[in-house]
Amino acid sequence: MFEIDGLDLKYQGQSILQQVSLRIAHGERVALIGKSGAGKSTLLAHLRALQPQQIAWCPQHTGLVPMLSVYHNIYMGALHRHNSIYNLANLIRPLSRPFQEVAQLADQLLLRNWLLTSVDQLSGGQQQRTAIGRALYQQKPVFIGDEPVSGLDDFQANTLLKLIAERHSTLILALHDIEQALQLCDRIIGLKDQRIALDAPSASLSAADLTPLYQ
Ligand SMILES: Nc1ncnc2c1ncn2[C@@H]1O[C@H](COP(=O)(O)OP(=O)(O)OP(=O)(O)O)[C@@H](O)[C@H]1O
Repeated sequence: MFEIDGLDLKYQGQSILQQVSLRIAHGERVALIGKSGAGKSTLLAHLRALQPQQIAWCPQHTGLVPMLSVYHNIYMGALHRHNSIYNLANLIRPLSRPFQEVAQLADQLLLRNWLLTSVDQLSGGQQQRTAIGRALYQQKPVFIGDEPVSGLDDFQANTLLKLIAERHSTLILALHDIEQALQLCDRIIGLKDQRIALDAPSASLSAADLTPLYQ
C-alpha cells in the first residue's frame, strides 16, 4: 500500500527524518513510536498524502467545529460521499438515514447522550471520541491515527482501538503507550535521531526493547 525509498522529510527547511525506506502492505497493523518531536506526525502526514482516497485520518489536534453538535462533527466524515445540497440539508436538519448511522456509532463511542450537544460543551476525552467517530464515519479501508486515544483512560482507549481495528483492514497509528502498541499492532516502527531506528514484528519485541527509543 505504501512504499517509500530513501526519503528525507523536512519541516520549513529543517531536516526531520532522513533516508526513510518503508513498505507497508495491505492488512498490516503498524504502530509508530518514538519520543516527542521524533517525527511521527511528519511521517504520518506524508503517508496520508500518498493515498488520500484510501485513508480515514484522525489527526492529533481534533480539528472539530466547536459550535456544531457531535452529530454534525461525526457526519463531516461523510461529506465526500454526498453532494453539497444533501450536506447542507443535513446541516440544517439531520436527515433520518445518516442520523441513525451516526447515532449507532455514537453508542459505540459512549457519546449517545451528547449526540445533539455542541462539542465545545464536551470534555477533552469526549471531543477526542467525537474525532474518532468522524474518522470512522469516513468508512475508508486504511486508518491513520496520530495519538488517537492519548487523552482516554486505558479501558476506553482499548475499547476504541479495538473498534478502530475491527473497521479497518490496515492500521497505522502513532501511539505513546508501548503496551497498547505491542498488544494491538503486529509491527512496530520506532523513530529516533531522525531515522527509523527499529522496524520489527511485535511478537519479537518486549517493552524493554522499546525503551531505548525514548532515551
Ligand atoms: N507545525 C509545526 N510547527 C513547528 N514545528 C514543527 C511542526 N511540524 C513539525 N515540526 C518540527 O518537526 C519535528 C517533528 O515533529 P512531529 O510533530 O512530526 O513529531 P512527533 O513525533 O509527532 O511529536 P509528538 O509526539 O510531540 O506529537 C519537531 O521537532 C518540529 O521541529
